Amino acid sequence: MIEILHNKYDYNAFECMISICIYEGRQQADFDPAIANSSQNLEEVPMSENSAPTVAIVYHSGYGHTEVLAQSVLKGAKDAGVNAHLVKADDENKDWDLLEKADAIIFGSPTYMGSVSAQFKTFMDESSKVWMNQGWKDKIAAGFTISASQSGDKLNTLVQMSVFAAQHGMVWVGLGEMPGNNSSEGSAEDINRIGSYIGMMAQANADQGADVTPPTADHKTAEILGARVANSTRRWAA
Ligand SMILES: Cc1cc2nc3c(=O)[nH]c(=O)nc-3n(C[C@H](O)[C@H](O)[C@H](O)COP(=O)(O)O)c2cc1C
Repeated sequence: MIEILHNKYDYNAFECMISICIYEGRQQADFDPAIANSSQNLEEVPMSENSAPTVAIVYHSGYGHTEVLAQSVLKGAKDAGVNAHLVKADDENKDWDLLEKADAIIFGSPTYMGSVSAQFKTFMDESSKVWMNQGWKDKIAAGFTISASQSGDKLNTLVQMSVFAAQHGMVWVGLGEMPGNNSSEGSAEDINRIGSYIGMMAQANADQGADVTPPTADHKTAEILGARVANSTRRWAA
């Protein structure tokens, strides 16, 4: 496996290596992001920063939990070798130009009352001006959400985002991970511990701040989403 890793041109082998780590035991400890996302390996890939695809992560966060997740998605994407940027959905001066030029847009919102937050929905409605001309058509799209309950109706939030992406003519990419924490040998340390396919789900205890929760497993899963979108976009844009 080490030999595979050192084959710096083989992205498929690189992704395969991550998958093998995850499937063997499904424990977070088995997934070594220091190796899997090593920018040292990726820096050797013959690709200039400017020619790499661009991924934008548009998110809203009321109390910081979605924001720290967005940072993990950003890390995963950057470590996978693309240009990546955070955009606050509720920023009145947000960079619509960046979104227009991006090859992929990842949507992030907390689940509030079983759906995206009002601020994120405002962003969705604002984007109708882009929708008129299908300005985001054929860009890659993906989504992540967080809530206090294990379910908390997070699925509805991700479905909302995927329908939104479809209206824009975007190409939706799911998480691409088998569910964790669903067997006698599983644990809350597992990657994809909430067991979502359509996008990335995280859970944050309602009585703790974003410096404590969501737990590390969710941050690692968020990194995987960022890397998956980065690698999918690279293939799509080729
Ligand atoms: C207005 C509001 C509505 C919420 N609705 C839900 C919900 O439907 N399901 C759930 O599990 N948690 C719900 N929560 C908890 C949040 O999803 C959770 O605290 C999340 O981590 C907040 O993310 P943020 O810090 O990025 O705003 C709600 C919180 C607020 C403030």
